[in-house]
Amino acid sequence: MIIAIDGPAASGKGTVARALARHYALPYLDTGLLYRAVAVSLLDNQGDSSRESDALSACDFADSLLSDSRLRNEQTGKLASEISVFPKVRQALIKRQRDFAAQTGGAVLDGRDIGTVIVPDADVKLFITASPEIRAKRRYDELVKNNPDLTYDIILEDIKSRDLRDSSRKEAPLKQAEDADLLDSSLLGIDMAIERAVALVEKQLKTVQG
Ligand SMILES: Nc1ncnc2c1ncn2[C@@H]1O[C@H](COP(=O)(O)OP(=O)(O)OP(=O)(O)O)[C@@H](O)[C@H]1O
Ligand SMILES: Nc1ccn([C@@H]2O[C@H](COP(=O)(O)O)[C@@H](O)[C@H]2O)c(=O)n1
Repeated sequence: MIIAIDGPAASGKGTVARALARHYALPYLDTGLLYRAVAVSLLDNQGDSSRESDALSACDFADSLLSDSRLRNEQTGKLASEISVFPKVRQALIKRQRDFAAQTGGAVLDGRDIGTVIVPDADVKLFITASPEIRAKRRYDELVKNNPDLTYDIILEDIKSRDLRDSSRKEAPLKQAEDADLLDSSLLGIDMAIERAVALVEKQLKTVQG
């Protein structure tokens, strides 16, 4: 079974995707990490983020970069969003994501274009969202422990500009697939959001199995 989960930054899609992966004993891939790794690799190469050719060279990163702590910070998220507009960068990362999805038994993947581009024939598709203000609060609470200079307003601004860039780009924009169920977690705690997600997966599986 392949479960495709999409949604905007800090919507809680990773939290739900990890829980579904545990629930159904499936491997999980956070595809945002791949774009974040390209961003950090670009910085390490002293590349120019406005040049597609520099960003493409940065796609050739070592797997060990995926566990680099720099991937988690907000500047990296912003740079990842900037380089993810380049068609050649998206193309360079497709095979890795599709190979992961195609493994025996299936997988859970989350990102921006999983249900629309990477695995459009996924068995289950969810689009997870929450208001920008709620997402900013959650991300602020998560990051402020390691970065006391961070402010809620900076995070909210970043989230809004990332939403706009991710959903308005030409190549594989962030959008809900027509056959995805919407899960708005704005007013849900983590446990309730996971419970709703499991219910939606079960509903979609019943529809597929007739
Ligand atoms: N329903 C929820 N209620 C409260 N907090 C939540 C909820 N879902 C997730 N969170 C928290 O919000 C933060 C962002 O969640 P998460 O990392 O799952 O989002 P994401 O969509 O995968 O983010 P990104 O793709 O931008 O990395 C985390 O600190 C997580 O613990
Ligand atoms: N399938 C995807 C996943 C991510 N992106 C871009 O990467 C940025 C960082 O992603 P996070 O999920 O870690 O926040 C994101 O803002 C997207 O621009 C993507 O394009 N496609």
